[in-house]
Amino acid sequence: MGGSLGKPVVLSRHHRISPAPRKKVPFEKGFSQMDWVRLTQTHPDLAGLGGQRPRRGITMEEVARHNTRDDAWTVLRGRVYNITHYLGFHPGGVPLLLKVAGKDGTALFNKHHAWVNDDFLLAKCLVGLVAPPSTAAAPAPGGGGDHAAAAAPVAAGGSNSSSSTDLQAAGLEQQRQQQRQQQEQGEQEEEDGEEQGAATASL
Ligand code: HEM
Repeated sequence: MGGSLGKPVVLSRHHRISPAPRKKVPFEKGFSQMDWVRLTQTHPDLAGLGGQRPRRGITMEEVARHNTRDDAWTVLRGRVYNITHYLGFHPGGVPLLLKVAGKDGTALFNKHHAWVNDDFLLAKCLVGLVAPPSTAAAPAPGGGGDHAAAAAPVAAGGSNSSSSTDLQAAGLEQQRQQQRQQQEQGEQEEEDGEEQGAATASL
């Protein structure tokens, strides 16, 4: 492709097509996407679960409390991720990623790069599933502290070595497929003109 090096493609003396400007931030040494993938394989607890399993029923109130550089959660298609450790690795820069800290980041994520495979990149950062809006406001049985009250464990009776598997068994796959289909339909309309090919296939 003529425009892959960022130079204008000269069609004739009077017509030039410039590639869309990239907003990628140059990574600091040790913060490439490969470095991140390596970290996901070696860091004991990127999600900050401290040995707990990913949970279901995490409220947006709880997500909203994790909105700082040192403690950042976000929600992508119903999944709650602890992105604290990923911040420095984000090719779009820390400030942009911090915009979705403590919030549902799905719309902004899709707006900038719906092609990015967050399931893969953030698999080890999964905190759990966000509560559906209807149940999010429901009072937790038994009272207790506000932190864990509304969040039920994701899996009941599973083996304690397979938290992610438990999540999938809990119907997550179905939910993801539906969301993917919707997302793909949306992308077709939204992404026209964007460079979809240069995806994370290289990651
Ligand atoms: C946890 C969520 C996110 C993940 C895992 C993520 C991951 C990535 C990855 C892998 C790239 C490189 C894409 C490529 O080379 O094609 C990227 C680039 C980028 N991201 Fe994100 N991102 C996230 C959220 C966001 C948000 C919320 C924003 C905006 C508010 C954003 C803005 C950008 C921008 C502007 C780029 C540079 C795109 C370009 O090359 O022009 N990202 N991100």
